[in-house]
Amino acid sequence: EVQGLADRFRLFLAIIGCHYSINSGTFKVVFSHSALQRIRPGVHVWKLTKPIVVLCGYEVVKDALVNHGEHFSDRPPLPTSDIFGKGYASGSQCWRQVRRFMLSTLRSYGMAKRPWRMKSTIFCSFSLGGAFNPIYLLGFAVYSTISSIMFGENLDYKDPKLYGLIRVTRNHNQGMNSNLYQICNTFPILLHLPFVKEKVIHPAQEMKQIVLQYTQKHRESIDLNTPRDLLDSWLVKLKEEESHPGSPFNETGFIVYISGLLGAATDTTSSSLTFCLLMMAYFPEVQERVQREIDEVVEHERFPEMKDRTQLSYTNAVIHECQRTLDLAPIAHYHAAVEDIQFRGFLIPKGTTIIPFLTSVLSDPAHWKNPEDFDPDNFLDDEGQFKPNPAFLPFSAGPRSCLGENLARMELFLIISALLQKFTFRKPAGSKPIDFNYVRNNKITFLVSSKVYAAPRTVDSRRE
Ligand code: HEM
Repeated sequence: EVQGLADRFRLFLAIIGCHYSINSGTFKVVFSHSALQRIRPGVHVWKLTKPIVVLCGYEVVKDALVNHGEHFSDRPPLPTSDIFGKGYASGSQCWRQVRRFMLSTLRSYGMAKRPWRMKSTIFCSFSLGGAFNPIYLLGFAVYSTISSIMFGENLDYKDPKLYGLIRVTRNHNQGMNSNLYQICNTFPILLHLPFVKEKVIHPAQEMKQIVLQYTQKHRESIDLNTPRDLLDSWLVKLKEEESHPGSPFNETGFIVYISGLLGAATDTTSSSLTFCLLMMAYFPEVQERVQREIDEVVEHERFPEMKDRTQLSYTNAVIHECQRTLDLAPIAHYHAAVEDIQFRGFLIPKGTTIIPFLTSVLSDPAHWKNPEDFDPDNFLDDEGQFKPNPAFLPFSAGPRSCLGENLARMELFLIISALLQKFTFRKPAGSKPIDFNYVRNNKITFLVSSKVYAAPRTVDSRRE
């Protein structure tokens, strides 16, 4: 009910011209989920106080973000973030340089380059017995991975430092989605009120403190010729660029980018992992087939690795279908037109906010057989081999698509396949069958409040 009230409030804000308050909840108040899926593919112009363009259906979203990607690659200004300097998500034109740099450093230090091990403590925690919500344990795995890539730290799941990182990042992410932020983005004058400004900037300040602490430590031990992690690479870049005025690689920019990356990389992935495990508990026959496949392909003494993915077609299809059903970022991030552009019969003025409605792509009936159902066959050909589907765009598409897509896909594959190799997940006795309509409309509640049992798989149970 509280969520419903918040969604209605956001709709009210949207009607009075507060387009920052539009989120999937706002769409939900106006249309039911099934009505949402029937929204005609095309370009929809919402004339609130300022027109907003909503792109619907695979063909249109792809046309805008890929074929006309450069024209729609800007971001609208975001006053609450811009307090800290033009960041990665705001309309600053430096994004291209920073993005290229981030992608190459992620490649250098990402999971593909660091041997990644499922830490034994997470397995012990899964084995404790009793029904539990896996989002916290999976959060440890994700935060520990990103902290190793960014800060070179291999934090154990019991390390208080990891808890600190999780608390601060979650507060930061929750703040960004709060109603207060939306109101301030619409009426930035409110940011001149000291108590409002303090409330808005507090979570980002905490994040900044953590990044500054890591930076201080790195500066004390860095060898500029052999950077050890993503933060070291930034410090090397800052040194190289210090004589270039106007470079985006400066002291203020770097804190914003590092904090933004931390925020973007964590709860997105842990929510997706949690959803996969919950689906396995609700669809035991799918889980069984995944486990059979893993047992056939991967020797039981080792965990599945990326090289196994081509042989684990069904497992791969199931993970894709979980992501499609979860539809984690229904309206991606807002884009903005870089210049006046003629697009599909509309003249879209420079600066217009563009919303790529990813839900309409992930459930576009022209591309999915039964968009409303959970069906891994959506990603399998007649021989049972994995078959990519072009309308699978949970990470969006084009020059501003998700920067961490490869890392997130690796995490999903490695963690889910390792967990299913070692455990069977079951829903608590007496749970009702899953109601997708409820799940779609109450994703957060479903993710944080559903429970599962994890039964360890023995070698014998694997042979059965
Ligand atoms: C399952 C996990 C994830 C999902 C579903 C997801 C989804 C998305 C989506 C839909 C966007 C908006 C793209 C657009 O505006 O068109 C985005 C942007 C972004 N994501 Fe992710 N993401 C995930 C994980 C990650 C990870 C692991 C990282 C970092 C390592 C990351 C970093 C970013 C960044 C930096 C942006 C902004 C890109 C830009 O403005 O150019 N994301 N993500």
